[in-house]
Amino acid sequence: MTTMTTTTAPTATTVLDASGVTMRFGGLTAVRSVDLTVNSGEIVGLIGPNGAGKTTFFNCLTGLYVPTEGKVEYKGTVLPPKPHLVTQAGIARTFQNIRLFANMTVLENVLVGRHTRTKEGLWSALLRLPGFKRAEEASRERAMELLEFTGLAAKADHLARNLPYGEQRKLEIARALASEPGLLLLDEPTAGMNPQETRAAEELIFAIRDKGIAVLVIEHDIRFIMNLCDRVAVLVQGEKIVEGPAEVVQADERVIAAYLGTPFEGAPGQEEAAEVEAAEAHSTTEGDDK
Ligand SMILES: Nc1ncnc2c1ncn2[C@@H]1O[C@H](COP(=O)(O)OP(=O)(O)OP(=O)(O)O)[C@@H](O)[C@H]1O
Repeated sequence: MTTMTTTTAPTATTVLDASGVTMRFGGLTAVRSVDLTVNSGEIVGLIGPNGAGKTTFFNCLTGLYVPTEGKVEYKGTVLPPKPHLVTQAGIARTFQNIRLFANMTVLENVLVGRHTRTKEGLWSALLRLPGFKRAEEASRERAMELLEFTGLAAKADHLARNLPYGEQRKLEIARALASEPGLLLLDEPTAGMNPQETRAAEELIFAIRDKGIAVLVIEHDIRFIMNLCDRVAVLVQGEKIVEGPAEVVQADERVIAAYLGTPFEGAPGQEEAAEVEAAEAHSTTEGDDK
């Protein structure tokens, strides 16, 4: 007897398609014509030195900012520039600085994250109609599943503020997952973590990807990002200078230069820097003449 195994090649669909995204604050261009796609089944990293425009770009994706130019599509539909509508569409995020409800329990924090997925209205909630009770029960069940998944179930009744730092970050992720996203945006998920917590975060992100949720992650920890991501994009002074598999990006001299602070050919702002240097040299020479 022969055993037939059919393997279906994964068909990568584009989950996020950001094109030509520019964000200006007055005279400052924080993000300059950035294109980025994230496909289903992918973990994509976004790196860059401080002030490169990473969080601003995230804010453009999630409706916190309306980009000055450009377009953001989620699964082929242009996103409305309102955070709650973006969440409803299927994009969830965590923030650089933890934003939990400190005096609510771990479970309650996750339940808050479910509000975009519960259909029961205000009256139903106030009058505690049967539909509301059923929805509430289903929400609690789902929230507990997510706490199991993130390893926090045993602490469901603890106040969020009493969790150790690494677990607070996990809880943020559990809360983001509660909106049942197709794409999860993580803004520096390992900031402030010790090496064990960082390793646990890495495993959790792989597990999230394995559940079919695409991930876009901003991180300063280069080793973490290179280990984690299928693809990495590098922002420098608001521009995407390189994008590719981790090993390619890691070896790119423009990326090395951006991190080590050495100017490189074609770097944004290089021309201006050269002009300043020339002007300085000129004024020094003039000074020498006197
Ligand atoms: N709301 C705002 N108004 C004016 N300027 C802003 C605003 N938000 C960000 N910027 C500026 O835009 C640039 C990019 O900032 P952003 O926070 O996006 O960088 P980043 O890459 O996330 O930095 P970091 O890694 O330090 O978090 C910076 O020069 C910052 O000062």
